[in-house]
Amino acid sequence: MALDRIPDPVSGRGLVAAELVQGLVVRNGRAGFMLEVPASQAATYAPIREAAEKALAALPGIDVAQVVLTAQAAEGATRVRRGAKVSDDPQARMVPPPEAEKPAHVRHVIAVASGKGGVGKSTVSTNLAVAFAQMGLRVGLLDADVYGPSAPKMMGVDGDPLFENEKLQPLEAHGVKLMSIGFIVDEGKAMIWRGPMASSAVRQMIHDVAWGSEAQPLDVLVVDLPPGTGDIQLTLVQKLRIDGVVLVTTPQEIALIDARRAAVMFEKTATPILGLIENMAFFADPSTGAPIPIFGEGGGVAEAARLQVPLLGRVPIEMGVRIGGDEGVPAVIGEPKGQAAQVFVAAAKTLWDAVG
Ligand SMILES: Nc1ncnc2c1ncn2[C@@H]1O[C@H](COP(=O)(O)OP(=O)(O)OP(=O)(O)O)[C@@H](O)[C@H]1O
Repeated sequence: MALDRIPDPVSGRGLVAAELVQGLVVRNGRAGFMLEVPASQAATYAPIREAAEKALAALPGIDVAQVVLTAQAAEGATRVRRGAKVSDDPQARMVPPPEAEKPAHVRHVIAVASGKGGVGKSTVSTNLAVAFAQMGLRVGLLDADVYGPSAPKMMGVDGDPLFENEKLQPLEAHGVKLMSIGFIVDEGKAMIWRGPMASSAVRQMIHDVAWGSEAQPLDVLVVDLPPGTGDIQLTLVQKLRIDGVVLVTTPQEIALIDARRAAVMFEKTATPILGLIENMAFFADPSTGAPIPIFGEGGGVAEAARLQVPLLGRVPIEMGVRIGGDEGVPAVIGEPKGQAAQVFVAAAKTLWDAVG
């Protein structure tokens, strides 16, 4: 087959014979697969990925070809490996800060972080939360982005949470329990909050909310962290016992530098990094479907390899994702057949395998 005519630079065998081709799909004029390579060799394989994509695209009947380079973390890496449970991970066994606690009746906490604002952290958080709910899990979403709470809008809910039995009752949307500072103060006012005030508001949203009950604990709480690596983020990772964090970046250099800074913060607080999501990875040409790398190419893949964490997915720029965010219907519900939605669903499954 065409792919076997491309030699693996390491073994010298064809790509298929070298077992580098994973999940090959050929459907409706589209063809694609994942080229799974060792993390340390991701850069070596970048030209191979391109050659494989061209070879697929040249096949009769194929209009669109896409090959995604995914890096396996090296043996002995300290982060969570594909298929490994957090509890198997040496980094996870490092002692978290002594004051770190889980909210009552919450089994797992997954935080979503970015170094830079506007890379799609809230879009990823909301879609992951809804994808978890679609898997039948009991899910909460804590919008801890006190400087720009966007989850209420993206989930299509507004209102005042009730205070009952000394706890705030989260609002609910698309099968997800939701709490956001946006329910409590105007978006504009939240923006001017400063360190201690913001930190105490976040602590309250973690511990004074009825996320679950003895009989019905939450399976997973997704926490949308504020962008960056300031005081509030540090307070959160110190006070909240987080099973692991998902880093969101675009392929752009500036976002990657900031993502790296965030990764260092998580390393210092012994918070395992579950993987990286490259958002706005490309835009599919409307007439040909060919990926147009608007924010650059390969950055997220290379960064996941550098950090030795799984690449959880490459989310394309899709109009439906933006509209879904504006209209309060996340893409996994509004555009479930879209490529972006499918990436979110697959990432949610990988994450649940890692922590669940
Ligand atoms: N894959 C995508 N395709 C199209 N639009 C997207 C995509 N990801 C995010 N967007 C849009 O980009 C904008 C910024 O996204 P979002 O609010 O999720 O970023 P953020 O990182 O949470 O920002 P901030 O940190 O400033 O809160 C939103 O309008 C959102 O709908």
